Formats: sequence, C-alpha cells, structure tokens
Amino acid sequence: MPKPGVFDFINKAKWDAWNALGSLPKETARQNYVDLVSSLTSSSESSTQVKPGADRGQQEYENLVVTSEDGITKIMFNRPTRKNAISTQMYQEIMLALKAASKDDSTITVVTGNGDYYCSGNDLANFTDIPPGGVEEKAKQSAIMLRDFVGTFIDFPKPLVAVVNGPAVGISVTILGLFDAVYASDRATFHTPFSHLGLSPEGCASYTFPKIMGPAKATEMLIFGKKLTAGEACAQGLVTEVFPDSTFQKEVWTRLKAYSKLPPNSMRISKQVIRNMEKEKLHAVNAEESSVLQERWLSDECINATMNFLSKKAKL
Ligand SMILES: CCCC/C=C/CC(=O)SCCNC(=O)CCNC(=O)[C@H](O)C(C)(C)COP(=O)(O)OP(=O)(O)OC[C@H]1O[C@@H](n2cnc3c(N)ncnc32)[C@H](O)[C@@H]1OP(=O)(O)O
Repeated sequence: MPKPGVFDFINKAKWDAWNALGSLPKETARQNYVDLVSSLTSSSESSTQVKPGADRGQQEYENLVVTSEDGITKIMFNRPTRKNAISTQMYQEIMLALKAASKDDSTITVVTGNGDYYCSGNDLANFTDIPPGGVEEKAKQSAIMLRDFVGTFIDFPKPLVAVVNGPAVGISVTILGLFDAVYASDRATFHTPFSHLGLSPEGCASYTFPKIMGPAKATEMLIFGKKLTAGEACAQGLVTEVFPDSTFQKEVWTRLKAYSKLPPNSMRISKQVIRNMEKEKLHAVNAEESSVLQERWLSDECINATMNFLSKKAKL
C-alpha cells in the first residue's frame, strides 16, 4: 500500500514496521508473532511491559517504555540518543499512554526518562516536517497538538509524579507545574530557554510558575532562561524533594511503592478537590499560550534559532 502521510501517525508507524520486515515470508512473520505473544503470556503477571506486537489490547509505543507494577504505571521517555527530545510521534504516544493510565487499575502514574537526560524538550526537528499547506499549516497543527498534549496533563485524574532523573528542558519543565509531585536527582537541572529560541512559555507555566515561585523568580526562568539546579528548583517549590543521584532510584521507588498502597479512590478524590477549581483557568491559559506560540513559530527569531541549532551552530 502507499506510504501514509506524515501526520497519519498510527498508520505511518504500522507501515514503517511492516516495511522494516522487508521480504519476510508471511508464515515466518506469523510464527514470530505467535512466539512473541507466547513469551508475553508466560512472563510474570505482576509486571507487564508493553511491547510492540503484544496482543493484549494494549498500545504499542516506539518512543516510550510503559510498565505497570505494584500499582504504579511508569511512562518512560525512551529516545536516549536524542536526550529524550519529544518528536511529533512521541507527543501522540505520551497522550495515548496517559489516557490508558487514567483508565488502568494502577493508583499512581509516574513519568521519567531513560538515559542521562529526563528530557530535552520539544524536538527541534519537528518543524522541518512541513505539510503541503506550508509553514502556516504546520504552525496551526502544532498549536492544536500542543493544546491537546497539555490538556491531557490538566485533565489527568490520578496522582501524577515526575521522577526527574537528569536535566530537563523546555516543555518537559513547564508541564511539571501540572504534576502532583516532582522528585529530582541532584544531577537534574531545569531550563526553559524560550527567549533564546524566539519562543514564549507553554505548558500553563505562564500561570503555574508565578503561582508556584512568585512572579520575579518565574521571570528569571521563563523570560531570561535561567537554568536552575535541582536544589534551587526545590527551594522555589517546583520540585518536591531532591535525592543524591547515587541513591535516587532506590529511595524514590521505595517511597512511591508505599504511596501506591494508599486507598486509590481517596487519592483521586483528594486530587480533584485540590485541582478542579483551577481546571477551567488552566484550559484557558493553555489555549492562549498555544495560540501565541502559533505566531511565534512563524517569527524570524524562532526560525533563525531553530535553524542555528539544526545546523549545529548553537546549543543551549
Ligand atoms: C508542538 C509543541 C511545541 C512545544 C514547544 C516546546 C518548547 C521547548 O521545549 S523549547 C526547548 C527545546 N529544546 C532545546 O532547545 C534543546 C536543544 N538541545 C541542546 O541544546 C543540546 O542537545 C542539549 C543541551 C540538550 C544536550 O547537549 P549534549 O549533552 O552536548 O548532547 P547533544 O547535543 O550531542 O545531543 C545528542 C543528540 O540529540 C540531539 N538533540 C538533543 N536535544 C534535541 C532537541 N530538543 N531537538 C532535536 N535534537 C535534539 C542533538 O542534536 C544530538 O544529535 P546529533 O548531533 O545528531 O547526535
């Protein structure tokens, strides 16, 4: 069949997966599939990793590893060679994973990163993939995707915890204001270089950051692009607690496993009580930020900064 268009993410991923098999005979493909499913059903019942091809009614992910164990669904960014930069497909996958986690039987959902980075933010190559409608159409589609992406965090119904294993940049920092707890390694840093990129804040940070840390500190981060250490981010209320990197994983997961045994309905309802009054406001902020960014993406400031990065002339 002809290759689906770039924005037909699911069919394109399927097409690429089939294409990668080359001239594999149908019978061999069938047998491989049966072997894979058999190996999955015989694996431990308490721990399930979602793998491509698993016939369990679960989603397949190319850029995430999603596991469910001990009442915790863990969504791990998995593009370590790109510092977990969020590609267009990855935005879609994160939304799908969060929607699935909101309905599964876990009590807590955790987001973390694989490798030395938590996440380097938006993949700057996303803007090189221009649809037939041109750059205006691209900016419009990106604004819609951004609004949906951030909206999924605003509406997430269960306790949502970020386990920040390393540096975090851009949108991976701003959405932390929508998490219920943020645990960070002392190796982590928090950086929103929007002005350097000709951009403006997203992820509701224009509202949550001044509220969390006060307008003056929010200005330093969101306008002047000041990079915070984990300790500074904790002092300013963006991070719940910082752990030494050497014991980070052990300490955080021990704690999360204990929290996951708390009554799930009570935790959900407490989150609703804490957050629901703000939801309408957050959706309005999200819509406004996305619409402002739609314009910014077309500005010379933004186009030049993106081209400088992609042509290896600039890094953060
Ligand atoms: C539709 C929604 C839009 C929402 C808008 C969001 C706004 C943001 O998120 S703004 C933030 C955007 N992010 C950045 O500007 C970070 C750019 N990256 C860097 O400055 C550096 O890569 C970084 C400091 C993160 C790491 O530096 P190093 O430790 O020196 O590693 P490398 O630069 O060698 O990285 C390895 C490899 O990954 C590529 N990479 C990393 N981050 C990104 C990214 N965000 N987008 C695209 N590519 C990225 C990097 O280019 C390297 O590639 P190769 O050179 O091909 O190996």
